[in-house]
Amino acid sequence: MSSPLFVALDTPELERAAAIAKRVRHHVGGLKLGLEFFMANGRSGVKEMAEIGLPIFLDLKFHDIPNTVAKAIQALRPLEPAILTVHASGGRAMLEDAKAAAPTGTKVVAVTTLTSLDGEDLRAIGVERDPHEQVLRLAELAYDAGVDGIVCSGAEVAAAKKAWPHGFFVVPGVRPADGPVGDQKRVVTPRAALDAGASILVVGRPITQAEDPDMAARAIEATL
Ligand SMILES: O=C(O)c1cc(=O)[nH]c(=O)n1[C@@H]1O[C@H](COP(=O)(O)O)[C@@H](O)[C@H]1O
Repeated sequence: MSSPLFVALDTPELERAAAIAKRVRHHVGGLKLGLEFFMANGRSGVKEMAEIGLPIFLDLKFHDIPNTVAKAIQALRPLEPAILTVHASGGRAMLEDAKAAAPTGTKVVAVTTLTSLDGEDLRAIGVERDPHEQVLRLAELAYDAGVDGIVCSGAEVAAAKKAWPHGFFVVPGVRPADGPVGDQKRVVTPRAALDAGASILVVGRPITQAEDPDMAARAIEATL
C-alpha cells in the first residue's frame, strides 16, 4: 500500500517544489499543490509536477456559486488530479455540481472547518457551534451532497468517520510531537491522526522547511 503521507508543496517556485518532491518521493504517497503553487505556475506547473509520477492533490478550495465552481472544475479536467478541494460551506448545490463537474477518477473532498480556526474564530464569523460540532454538521452536508469525503483536523476525524465509515478523510494540521505549530490551531500528531481514521495526512512545513526534507519525511513515515 502506498504511504498515506501527502507533502504540501507550498511554494511559488516550481523548481523548489520539484526538487523537494524528488527528494521525498520514496517516503510520501502523493504531492499536494495549493493556491501558492497554482497562482505562480498554473496548469502547466501542475502538469510538470505530475510527471514526477506521484498522485496529485490539487487543493484550490473552491468556494463560489455552483455554476462558477462547476465551470472552474471543468476547466481543470484535463489535469485529472487524484483529489481536489471545495469548501463545504459553499452549500449543497455547489458541492453536488462540483462533484458532477469533476473527472470520474477524481476524489472531491469538502473542507469543513480550517485547522487554523478555533472556537473563538468561529464565533467571530457568527458560528456559535464549537469546531467539533461544526465539522460534523458540514460532514453530514458533504455526505448528503455525494462528494467523496472531507478535510478536517485529527481531533474530529474519528467522530466524522463513525457517521461516514466509507468516506475519504483528509487530515492536515498534523505536527510531529513538539514541532512548531505555526498558524495551525487544531493540531495532532501524524500517528494520532492515522489511528483516529485519517485516509491521508497532509504535511507541509515540517517537511518542506526542514534542513533535510528527505530525513523529515522519513522520520514522520517511521511513526506511522
Ligand atoms: O485543504 C487543506 O489541505 C487544508 C485544510 C485545512 O483545514 N488546513 C490546512 O492546513 N490545509 C492545508 O494543509 C497544508 C498544511 O501545511 P503545514 O501547516 O505547513 O503542514 C497547507 O497546504 C494548507 O493549505
